[in-house]
Amino acid sequence: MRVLVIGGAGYIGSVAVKKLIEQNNDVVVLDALYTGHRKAVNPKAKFYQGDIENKFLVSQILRQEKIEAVMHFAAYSLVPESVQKPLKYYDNNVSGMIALLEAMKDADVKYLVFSSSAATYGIPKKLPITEDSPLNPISPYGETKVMMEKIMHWADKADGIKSIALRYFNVAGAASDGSIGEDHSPETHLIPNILKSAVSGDGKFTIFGNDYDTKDGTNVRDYVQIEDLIDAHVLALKYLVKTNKSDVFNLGTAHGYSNLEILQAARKVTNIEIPYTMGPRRAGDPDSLVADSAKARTILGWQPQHENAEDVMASAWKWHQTHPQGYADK
Ligand SMILES: O=c1ccn([C@@H]2O[C@H](COP(=O)(O)OP(=O)(O)O[C@H]3O[C@H](CO)[C@@H](O)[C@H](O)[C@H]3O)[C@@H](O)[C@H]2O)c(=O)[nH]1
Repeated sequence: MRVLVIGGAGYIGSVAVKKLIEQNNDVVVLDALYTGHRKAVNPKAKFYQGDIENKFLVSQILRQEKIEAVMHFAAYSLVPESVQKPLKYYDNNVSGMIALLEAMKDADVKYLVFSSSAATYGIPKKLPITEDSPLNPISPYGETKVMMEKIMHWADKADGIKSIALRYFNVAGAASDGSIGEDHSPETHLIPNILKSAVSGDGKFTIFGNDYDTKDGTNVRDYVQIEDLIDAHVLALKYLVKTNKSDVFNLGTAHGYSNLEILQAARKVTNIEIPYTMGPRRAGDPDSLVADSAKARTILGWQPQHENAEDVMASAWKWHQTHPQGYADK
């Protein structure tokens, strides 16, 4: 297929580009390069620099490149930043989705695979979380993802644009050939922050809160390895084209690990005694997010290969050891 990957130079998008190319798709990337990850642009994909909100540019690319399907990875995704800068999130995420769907309508492109989030559920009433659990986000970020899903729903009804929303739990790890890893700026994610501290030995790692209603008081999350996550995207695209039906799937492993358990896994994998400070809670963090991913496994035939935290950690550690400064090194 001819696929446009928007946000294809980001952490998750660049792994999608790599996998789509490996599976003989023709891939075009559109990325604003706000993160400066020019080195993550795959040389085998045709590249356009630009913003998803530029619907004229998007529409032109869709027509010119005869695109058949779009994967959208171009939303802002940091929970704490969204609490501090909500307007930035509503503007980029919601306006970006509207512009993209308008461009797709204009260019008559019918298929969209979208990165949604477990942050749409807010504080779940029961675990693990199924796709029909109520959507009650507690951060502006989570709320933008709910709004984006709703916009997709109505664009399907009115314009026949079929979409799959993949609600990610916590994505982590690196590409198995060591080419792509996690490097945000500023870095706010748990596993990269632990491993950066392991590499630098700065002793500055902090856990945000130990007074949550969880097994050890720290937040519980479900860590899905990035290549497993992208396998689900490829399966979702095939399913969408085959069934011509919009749908939503959780992507997680169904195993929940507390922040302290993740630190333990890092200590075991790295063999480094990573010191930490126990800090106050961070705004926008639900106690526990653990996926029921039976729907993706049954309907899409998804089989994540990394089922435990140490596997995911080992994949992340390989990249952090070889890229102590992230993408700035190479
Ligand atoms: O230095 C750090 C960084 C994070 N945490 C904690 O680690 C947990 C995980 O945080 P983080 O890695 O920032 O991920 P989340 O905030 O859970 O959000 C991720 O996972 C969500 C789904 O669960 C996605 O929607 C988001 O896009 C993605 O950033 C939370 O309890 C944080 O408070 C720390 O204790 N110390």
